[in-house]
Amino acid sequence: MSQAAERLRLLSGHLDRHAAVLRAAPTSTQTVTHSYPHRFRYSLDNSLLTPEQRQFYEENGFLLIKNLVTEDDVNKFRKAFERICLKEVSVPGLVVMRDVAIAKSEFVPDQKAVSKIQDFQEDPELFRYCTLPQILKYVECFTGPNIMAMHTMLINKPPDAGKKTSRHPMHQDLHYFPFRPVDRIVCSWTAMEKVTRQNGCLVVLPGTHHGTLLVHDYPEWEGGVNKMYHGVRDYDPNHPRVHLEMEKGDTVFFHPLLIHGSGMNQTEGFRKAISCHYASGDCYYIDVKGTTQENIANEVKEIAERRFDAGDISFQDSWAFRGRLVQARDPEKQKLQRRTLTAPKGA
Ligand SMILES: CCCCCCCCCCCCCC(=O)SCCNC(=O)CCNC(=O)[C@H](O)C(C)(C)COP(=O)(O)OP(=O)(O)OC[C@H]1O[C@@H](n2cnc3c(N)ncnc32)[C@H](O)[C@@H]1OP(=O)(O)O
Ligand SMILES: Nc1ncnc2c1ncn2[C@@H]1O[C@H](COP(=O)(O)OP(=O)(O)OP(=O)(O)O)[C@@H](O)[C@H]1O
Ligand SMILES: O=C(O)CCC(=O)C(=O)O
Ligand SMILES: [Fe+2]
Ligand SMILES: [Mg+2]
Repeated sequence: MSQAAERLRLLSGHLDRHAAVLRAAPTSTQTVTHSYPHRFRYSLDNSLLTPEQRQFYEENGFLLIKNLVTEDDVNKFRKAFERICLKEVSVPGLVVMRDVAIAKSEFVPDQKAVSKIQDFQEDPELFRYCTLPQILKYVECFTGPNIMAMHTMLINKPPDAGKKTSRHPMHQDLHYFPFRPVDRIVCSWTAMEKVTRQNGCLVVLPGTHHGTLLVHDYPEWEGGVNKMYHGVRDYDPNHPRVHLEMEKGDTVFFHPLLIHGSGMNQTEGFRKAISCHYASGDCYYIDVKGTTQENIANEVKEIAERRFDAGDISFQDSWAFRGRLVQARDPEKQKLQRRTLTAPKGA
């Protein structure tokens, strides 16, 4: 067995112990229909949301819940992040990103230069965020009772280095996801400190989740753009924008088609937030070939193959590695089926 094949085998064996992943796509996704009660499309019947909250999500594509994560938990997540930055712990599969402006400068003040970590599913303390009961209660209103944590991030938006690279262009998260149905996916994003327009809070275009997935590409920004920070090519610049200013522990849940971004961090501090994208365990993978997602699929594939030194990792596989089951109505009866891994070249 080649070295690459062996790595992939170890990796998938490792993951077998952890969780099931989304089912493979039905052969024809066209034939899959999902019917929703006429009035509600984006949320499921539940006893948690008030009628006003449910209606708000249906209309706007996001819902802000104040003070959902305790100060104590947020402090623990900050500590866990700090230990990763200080290299006191090393977490398998973790991706550490530096801001493009800082990465290219000569002076890199070590731990301070980290702008984002992704894929912390193997860090027990940080991953605890994705399993917090008070978060899952809300998530269930959108995904249903079988819940996969598909993507994890801790964003440490740096003070802008003067090139506006700390901005995150307006985008729809669905651009990155080869699974559906879209309405059974939701993001939770928790402020780890007070976030304001000044330090680059989230900016959303309410109601844009009613639209379709738009073409995304790198924005033409003079100061440079961070790797994979694609933005929506054309969105209505006159669409009303809402700046989501939040207190530490406040959490916003939002739909993967909601157009959002974040502005420059014009303060001296690093603006921190922790987030997880959840999907129903009943979701399935789709092939994005020939769709607007092909550009990001190729980038992810390239990075994944480099990272694992493996020959052929599909876009879907790169997601199957990361997904973790966090809640199931009846785990024993879960039919979640591992997606078959593509055999690496030369295996
Ligand atoms: C499994 C794979 C992951 C898939 C992720 C799915 C995303 C899903 C998201 C879901 C929704 C969320 C939406 C989202 O969040 S989208 C954002 C998600 N972004 C990523 O996942 C990026 C992951 N990062 C990496 O792969 C590496 O850190 C990169 C490749 C960026 C650097 O690699 P490495 O650390 O090894 O660096 P190096 O020292 O060898 O430098 C190599 C070159 O790269 C330059 N450089 C350095 N930093 C950056 C930067 N930030 N932007 C641009 N370029 C950068 C550097 O100057 C040098 O250039 P040059 O001097 O040669 O010209
Ligand atoms: N030229 C641009 N093209 C595309 N998106 C942009 C552009 N400028 C800003 N954005 C995006 O708009 C959102 C808000 O960013 P920005 O930092 O400009 O905040 P702002 O709301 O305009 O506040 P301020 O007036 O304080 O600058 C972010 O998602 C940012 O990435
Ligand atoms: O700046 C932020 O925290 C938002 C980032 C974001 O939307 C994303 O990574 O998908
Ligand atoms: Fe996003
Ligand atoms: Mg502006």
